[in-house]
Amino acid sequence: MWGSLGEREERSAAEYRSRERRQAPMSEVSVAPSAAEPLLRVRGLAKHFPVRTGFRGQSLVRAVDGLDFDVRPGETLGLVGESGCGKTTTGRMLVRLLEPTAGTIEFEGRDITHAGRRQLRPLRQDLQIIFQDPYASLNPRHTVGRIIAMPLQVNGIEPPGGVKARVQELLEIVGLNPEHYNRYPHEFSGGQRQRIGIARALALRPKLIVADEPVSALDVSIQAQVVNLLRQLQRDLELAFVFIAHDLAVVRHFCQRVAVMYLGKIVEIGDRVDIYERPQHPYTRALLSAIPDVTKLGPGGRIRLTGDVPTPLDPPSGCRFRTRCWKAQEICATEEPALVSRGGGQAIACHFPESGPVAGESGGTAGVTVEEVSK
Ligand SMILES: Nc1ncnc2c1ncn2[C@@H]1O[C@H](COP(=O)(O)OP(=O)(O)OP(=O)(O)O)[C@@H](O)[C@H]1O
Repeated sequence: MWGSLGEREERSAAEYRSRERRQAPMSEVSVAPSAAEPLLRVRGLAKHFPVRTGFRGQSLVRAVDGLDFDVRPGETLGLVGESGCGKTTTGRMLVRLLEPTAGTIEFEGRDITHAGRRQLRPLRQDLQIIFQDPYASLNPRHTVGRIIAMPLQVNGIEPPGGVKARVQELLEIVGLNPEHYNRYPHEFSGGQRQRIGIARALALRPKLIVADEPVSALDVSIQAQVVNLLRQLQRDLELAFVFIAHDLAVVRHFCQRVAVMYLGKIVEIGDRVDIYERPQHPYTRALLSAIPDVTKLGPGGRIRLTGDVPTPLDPPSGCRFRTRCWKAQEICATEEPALVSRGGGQAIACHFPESGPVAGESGGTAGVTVEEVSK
């Protein structure tokens, strides 16, 4: 299912990359930061939305509540978690479509947290976003040529061979027929429309793309094709990605590092292998056990989390996951665990970390069912 791209796409992407290098004027070629230096550095990032409650009352939705993470050049970081945990809000802050309430965002060492419109202009070239819904994110009245050319025109960029040639080249890179330049979005399938969105994101040769659930609106068979395309582009163009998804199976195929979010916080972040094979946080373990084909969880069972995620208007004290955690005890309500370094990443210093089998364990307080499953 996750096979390689078609020959034409592979060739196109490789040609694009070499052409990009030849064509880029010297002034546009920025010095790549050293491998040790993050492209993106996020510290204490928070977004609290004020909302009306009751009669003249106001409260804060703590959608994102203090995130720390880095993304290195060419790296893919997956941001996963259940619906409502703050993934989209995070992604929109990273590309500055939303103003953060607190914290800092640095891109290549520059603080862009509160960058104004003028400062954002060059940044828009380096930082792009692909939206979840290919149906809603393309203007139905514009041809694909115009849609893909838009970022070039808005930024006043005249590619060496002209805009049309550039757009056709981008269409080819994403595996679409360059002859379809004058067609409208409704003439394309869902997967093809997402390819158009990807071509638009690539138009300015970004260094980092925030992909917000880029395949979740697509049929499963098409999802694989689009993820393979992104993977190929990531390798060939050395792009960094923040890949937002609730589907851990997709993230496993695409991301080198993974951050697991719960109620506006990261509970565990680390290399893919650590997260998928040696999860330490009970929530990570529960999410992983929901993947139907997971085979490398070690001993244990399937964990079915029940009950709703608590409201971000009034998150639980201490560990936010405690109201659904089968291991929770008194200390979890009073002491918030911190993220601590672990191998290539960080895990939350859970008071009762995952270390062995969970099947058959009893105790805990919350709405969780631990089922034995045969391996
Ligand atoms: N403009 C807003 N005003 C008030 N609350 C908001 C606003 N935008 C998002 N929220 C709330 O912030 C929380 C996080 O939302 P967000 O969309 O970031 O989550 P998510 O993890 O991306 O979810 P999904 O996977 O469903 O898109 C949710 O409780 C949501 O209702």
